[in-house]
Amino acid sequence: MAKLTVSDLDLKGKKVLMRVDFNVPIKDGVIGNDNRIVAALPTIKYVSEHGGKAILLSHLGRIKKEDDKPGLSMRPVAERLSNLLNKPVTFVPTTEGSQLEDAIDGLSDGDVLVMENTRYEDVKNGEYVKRESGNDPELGKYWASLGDVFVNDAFGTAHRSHASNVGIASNMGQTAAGFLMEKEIKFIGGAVDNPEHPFVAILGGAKVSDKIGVIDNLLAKADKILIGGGMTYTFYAAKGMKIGNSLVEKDKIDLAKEILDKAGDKLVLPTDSVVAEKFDNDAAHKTVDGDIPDGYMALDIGPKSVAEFEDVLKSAKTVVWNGPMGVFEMSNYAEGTLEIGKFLGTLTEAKTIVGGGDSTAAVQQLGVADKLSHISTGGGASLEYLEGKTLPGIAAISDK
Ligand SMILES: Nc1ncnc2c1ncn2[C@@H]1O[C@H](COP(=O)(O)OP(=O)(O)OP(=O)(O)O)[C@@H](O)[C@H]1O
Ligand SMILES: O=C(O)[C@H](O)COP(=O)(O)O
Ligand SMILES: [Mg+2]
Repeated sequence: MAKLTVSDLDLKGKKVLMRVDFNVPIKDGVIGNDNRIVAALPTIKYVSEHGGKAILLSHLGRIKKEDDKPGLSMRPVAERLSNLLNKPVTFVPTTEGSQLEDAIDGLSDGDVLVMENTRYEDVKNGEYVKRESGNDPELGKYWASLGDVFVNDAFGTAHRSHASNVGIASNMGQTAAGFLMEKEIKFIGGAVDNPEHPFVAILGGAKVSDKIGVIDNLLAKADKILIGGGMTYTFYAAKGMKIGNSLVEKDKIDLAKEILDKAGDKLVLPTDSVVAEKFDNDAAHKTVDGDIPDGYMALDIGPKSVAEFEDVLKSAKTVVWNGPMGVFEMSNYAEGTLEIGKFLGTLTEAKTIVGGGDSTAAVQQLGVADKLSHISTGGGASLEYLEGKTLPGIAAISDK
């Protein structure tokens, strides 16, 4: 059934709560890639041009202790948004209370406000209370009380059932999708509901425990699953190989074993890796086959693996990629990601979809983004969509 969208709403003079996914790569207050902000502009502009007062909520990174907060403030994001919109954006450095409420009361029609990172609510007085990430009912109710209507444009967060998406929606009469949400559902749905085969999924990155479970479900849908990046070494450990100091999720090793047994040759692991003595671009590094030597950590897939992956990809008709093949932020470990990205760009007969905050940053930074069919703002979200799961953020949007 069709979903209610922002264009179905009467916005004039309304306080429009908008959940966006501004979870962009950020380091020392500097935004690495603003694709997710740019992608939300059409809905923000639409709300503003139609006389709505846009009140934007987003998370940024993950906050588990007080110390995580300063580096994950929304302030630089609000500044970037202001530059992109070419108009002032009010930033409120808090997520609740009179400062926020007064700022909202002071908005004029067409104004845009960004509040502080919704995950600041996950840590209160030094305690990890997960009010946002645990969908605390009081928090969703409170945020809902700040607006008249709710627009959810955060496709990237649609796989989370958090206070700022599902919580607000359950306290609002109606929730509408934004244009980005609508576009993503159309594109990803079109490619993966009935994918053209061979269908190859590429899975890398660092969120091993989050995403390893996805593989199990993907086995039923994809013809091949290529594993790279930090995802690799939990599988190496499951095979009894040496992993040195590489990224590993110890409590997922058993699951990795089960997946390996079930997958047979559907799952393809890298056969060589670029290994370094430290997590540092300038550390001594080399390429090794198989086992990761003691004292080294694997930070990229090696050239043999790239060639083997390309051999699988060359006949693919649908490719979905989430998670970089290595620590592409450091030039010495960017090659695997670059080569795979470049190769996908040559597959003109295939639908090639890249999803994820860092994956998108990688293909854009490496200059291959415009050769791909679709760059999705969803990482985990696009994967779960791909698995055929109902995404709670989408389910909470009203039908037309
Ligand atoms: N071998 C590795 N060891 C450690 N980190 C790695 C390795 N390979 C890739 N990474 C890191 O993985 C990170 C990206 O993973 P992540 O799972 O967040 O992907 P994503 O595309 O951002 O998806 P999402 O949107 O779900 O976050 C990058 O910062 C990259 O440096
Ligand atoms: O980057 C993402 O996948 C989304 O913004 C969700 O972030 P999370 O994995 O920290 O919940
Ligand atoms: Mg990421």
